[in-house]
Amino acid sequence: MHAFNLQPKPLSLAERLADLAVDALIDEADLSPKPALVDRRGNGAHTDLHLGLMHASALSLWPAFKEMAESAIAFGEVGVPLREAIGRIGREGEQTMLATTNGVNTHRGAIWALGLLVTAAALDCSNTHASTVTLRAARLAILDDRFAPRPLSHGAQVAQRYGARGAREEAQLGFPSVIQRALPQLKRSRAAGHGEQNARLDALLAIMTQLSDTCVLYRAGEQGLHTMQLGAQAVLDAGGSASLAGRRRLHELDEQLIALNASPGGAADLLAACLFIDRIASADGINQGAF
Ligand SMILES: CC(C)(COP(=O)(O)OP(=O)(O)OC[C@H]1O[C@@H](n2cnc3c(N)ncnc32)[C@H](O)[C@@H]1O)[C@@H](O)C(=O)NCCC(=O)NCCS
Ligand SMILES: Nc1ncnc2c1ncn2[C@@H]1O[C@H](COP(=O)(O)OP(=O)(O)OP(=O)(O)O)[C@@H](O)[C@H]1O
Repeated sequence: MHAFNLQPKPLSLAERLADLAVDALIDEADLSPKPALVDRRGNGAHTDLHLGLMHASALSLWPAFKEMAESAIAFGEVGVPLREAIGRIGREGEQTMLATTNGVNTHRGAIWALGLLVTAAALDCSNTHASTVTLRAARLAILDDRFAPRPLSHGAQVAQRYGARGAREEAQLGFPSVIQRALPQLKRSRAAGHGEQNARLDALLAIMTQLSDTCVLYRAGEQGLHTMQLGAQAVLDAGGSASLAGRRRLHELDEQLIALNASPGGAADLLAACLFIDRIASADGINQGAF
């Protein structure tokens, strides 16, 4: 007699990386109170986004992340063929996202950042140190994709107007906001016993202190960007989101940014990237299935 095998089939490496990328997006969306962003409390500065949409969008991207990781394993090295493969998958993922959200941009920047990082991690899962994975992602990001359209995106418009560096340059430089700001702050706040949610908020604020967030520049110009950067620094200087003084500054910043319609969507994407990197770098998890 044959017994049914009720053991779940172990997930492939590509499936586990896709799970981690989606988890990072959901953790970012759920984190509260984030200044002017969609979170558990509400829609921040957005009229067309809400938490349910962010979750549905994150889940819809799972097949794209899995396919990017599978491409990395198939091609086996950084090069134009892999760059063009993930460019195509990323664009298809964007279409799936837009079909899921009825045309609203929920995760465009996140597909780019996490797509590159998932691909970079899958290329060599025996070495998933933060700086190694981000460097590999940067080597992919600087390669030209012949098939990428060059629309006059919001990012391209503010690059022309203010000379700002956007999502593309952040990746090409190896995600300095993640490596130099978010991860060190996440670790410092955890070590200080501030609790995981406050540590993640502090990591987001650390990104916001320096980033030229093209979402903010497009929506609120340089005044919006300065308000974001100085306000985020003020929260950290006051003791961070775990302190009463920092918490007050955080709520002030939330109100100021909403009044300016300045949503730091790029910083939010980079927080998701930070949470993904933190997971794969700390657990030795890709090989062990420890996450
Ligand atoms: C590079 C991308 C993000 C386009 O950037 P661009 O600035 O032109 O576009 P757009 O203004 O529409 O969106 C950029 C998004 O990035 C995020 N962002 C904004 N500022 C920043 C910043 N300084 N750093 C990082 N992310 C940022 C925001 O979420 C924003 O919505 C990307 O969509 C792209 O070119 N895709 C082509 C398809 C492709 O190659 N995909 C590869 C998948 S791995
Ligand atoms: N929690 C979040 N709340 C809001 N935006 C987020 C959040 N997480 C990530 N983002 C990012 O912010 C971007 C959305 O910002 P925005 O609405 O300004 O986009 P846009 O398409 O440039 O502008 P518009 O909505 O005016 O057309 C997305 O690319 C998304 O990746």
